[in-house]
Amino acid sequence: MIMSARCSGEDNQAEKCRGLVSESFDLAAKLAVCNLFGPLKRIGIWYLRKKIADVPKRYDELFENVLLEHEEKAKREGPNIENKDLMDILLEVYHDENAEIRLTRKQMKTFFLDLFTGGTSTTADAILWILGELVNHPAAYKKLREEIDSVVGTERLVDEADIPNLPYFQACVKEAMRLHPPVPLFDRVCRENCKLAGYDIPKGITMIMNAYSIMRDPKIWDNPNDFIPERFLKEEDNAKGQNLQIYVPFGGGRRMCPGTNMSSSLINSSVTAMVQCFDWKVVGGDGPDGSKVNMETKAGVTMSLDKPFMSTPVLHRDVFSA
Ligand code: HEM
Repeated sequence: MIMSARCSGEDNQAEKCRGLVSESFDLAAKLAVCNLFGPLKRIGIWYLRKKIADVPKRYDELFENVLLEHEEKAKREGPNIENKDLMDILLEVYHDENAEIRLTRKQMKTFFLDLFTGGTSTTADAILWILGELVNHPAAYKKLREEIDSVVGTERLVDEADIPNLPYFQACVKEAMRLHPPVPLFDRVCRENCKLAGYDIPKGITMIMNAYSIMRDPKIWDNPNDFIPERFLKEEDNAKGQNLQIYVPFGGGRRMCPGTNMSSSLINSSVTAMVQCFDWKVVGGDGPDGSKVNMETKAGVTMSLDKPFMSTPVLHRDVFSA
């Protein structure tokens, strides 16, 4: 997606990157557990030292290869490369001696590392959770399809400009993200001694925010464990959905997820197209006839479905060739 498909080794690079992303999440989870043991965390870090050194080195090699492939392509094709991707554009700035801001190779690699670790599995997980909830709630699925048909018609796919006119769709996305935040925990280091909910928190302490619990707190949400998109159509709950103290799938404050808009536009285009065009026949799922998506969560630092979401898409409407 980001470094488009024109590099020769693209599939291989993407596969390597996916593997590395999941290894680094695994490592991050282990390091987070080590942190719980205070000064004894050093033992855990010592135990993980090989991985701690190895993962960044492998990322560096991977991105160096991708950079080299893009540089070779730029040499071959000259300044007028067709369909430039983000990496091509950054490389132009990198090689431009007159550029206002000079980029280093390390900065470019770090930027892509952020995009990959922050932006790939999170968005994919969100799409699966949203579609899973919709498939498991056929009445919501039907209502959403009717909304799309009435606003967009049956001749074209939904585009970004339609989203403000699809309140039920927005409510479904919000509700699924409330129940299944792909990043359920995030942290902050306290810069000063402070008091929080009656507890004294010393400076330097790492605080973990539990977005999952906050967004299922029965003191805040009625029937907190149920998928009820309609709640976000009510003024009171819709206001809760804009309140960054209680609705936090993307975190909040100055370290809030910078990829919110990008992931929303991916979620919007993919989920609406999947609902507009297909019915989903779940294979080997839950329930007496195996037709429900199993919504159990896999353990890890990000929140993914534990069991694969296996289903056959059955064409409902061929909007693509309309
Ligand atoms: C559904 C998809 C996504 C979810 C649920 C999500 C969620 C989050 C959360 C909860 C945080 C921590 C925020 C905080 O500490 O307050 C975060 C940080 C971050 N996200 Fe996302 N994210 C998503 C997609 C993306 C995308 C598409 C990108 C980039 C293309 C991205 C890049 C980042 C980065 C770089 C950070 C660290 C920001 C910082 O520390 O200043 N995320 N994300």
